[in-house]
Amino acid sequence: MQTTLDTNQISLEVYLRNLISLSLLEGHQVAIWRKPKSHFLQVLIDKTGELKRITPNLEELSSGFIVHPFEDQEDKKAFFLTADTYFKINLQTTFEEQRIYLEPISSIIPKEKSTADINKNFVAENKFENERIAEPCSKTDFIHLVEKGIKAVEEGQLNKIVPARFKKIKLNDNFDLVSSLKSLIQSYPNAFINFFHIPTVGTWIGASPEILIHTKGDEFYTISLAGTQKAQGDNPLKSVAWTQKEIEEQALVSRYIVDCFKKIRLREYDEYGPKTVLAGNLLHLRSDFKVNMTATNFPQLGSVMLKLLHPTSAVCGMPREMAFDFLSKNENFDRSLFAGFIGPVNIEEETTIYVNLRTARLMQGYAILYAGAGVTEDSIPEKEWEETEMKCDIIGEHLNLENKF
Ligand SMILES: C=C(O[C@H]1C=CC=C(C(=O)O)[C@@H]1O)C(=O)O
Repeated sequence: MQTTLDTNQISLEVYLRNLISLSLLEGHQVAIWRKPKSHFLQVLIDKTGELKRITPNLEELSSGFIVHPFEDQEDKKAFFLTADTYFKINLQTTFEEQRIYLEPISSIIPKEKSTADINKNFVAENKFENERIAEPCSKTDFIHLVEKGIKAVEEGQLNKIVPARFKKIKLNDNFDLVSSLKSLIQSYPNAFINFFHIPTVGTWIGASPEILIHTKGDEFYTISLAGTQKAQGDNPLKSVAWTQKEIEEQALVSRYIVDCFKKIRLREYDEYGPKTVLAGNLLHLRSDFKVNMTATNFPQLGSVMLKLLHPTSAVCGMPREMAFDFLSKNENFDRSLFAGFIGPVNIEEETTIYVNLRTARLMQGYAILYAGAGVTEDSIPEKEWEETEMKCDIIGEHLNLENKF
């Protein structure tokens, strides 16, 4: 996507760099995102200094940004950034043309403070309370985990399982967050490009391909996304062929959604697809589901489905509880916010929550990349490893990477 960020409008980059650095220095919570196919960068700053945890009753929440880990918390709550400051940057007009609409940098930091630290590397070393930090799993260990998953499916304990892994990547001394964001925005026009920072919780950057819940007016929308292969040739969307394994893997995610509708006796929904979609340089199969919340008399469908859907069988497995137990016992790390959900709530009368995929957690001097792969009876372990490598690269390639640890 051609934006003013790639022309010589350097002032927009400088503005963003200063805004983010100072917000983080000041201990504010920040969320910045660009929705798929949009040319607006949306910026939200929570200056309350308060770590807020809320029950995700979406319809009752003020405008903000929700962040929920993969694992349900005991109290079923999510983190929530309140939109004290919210504005949009048009990536197709110059900085000068819109500067009067943007948050003045001076409002971020109290006057008496110096801005000398502005270029300091601001990524905080932060982790969840009680978080288990493990060493990255080796290729052999991951393959072993996939084999275990295949066995559990063959034995009939599970229909599908999505094992994941993480890897640590060193960041260059000159790692620059705004350059990474710019590169993601330009490279992935169909993704939800996001950055968020919650002191003591984490700093993450990502390019998610997967909507979990979208509500606007009386429309509810969700998708089932699964099956992965590398986009190849001049017209990858047309020339692609899917194997039975991938078709089945995605059908299971669709079935999972339909089962959730059934649980609440919702019968009137439209289902479209599956069709092939491009996410970065990867292809997936996607089906779309739409519900009219007024016609079906389900005004709170967004919250109800959020509770039922997460974690979907695109990131956990089927049946959900058994798949979750399998992962808790066999995946040797804490997924933290990976495969959780994130997104703007009640902003401009819309809520769009994404699965936190194709994402990296930024730490002091290094980043942690995460990826999982859908495993069924027909999975080939080596291929699942390669798939996680490709998924990690989607984000890793945009972080000015140096050598792996
Ligand atoms: C679990 C991930 O992707 C999910 C979404 C699309 C395709 C997937 C797959 O083909 O396995 C996964 O279910 C990930 O990106 O880490």
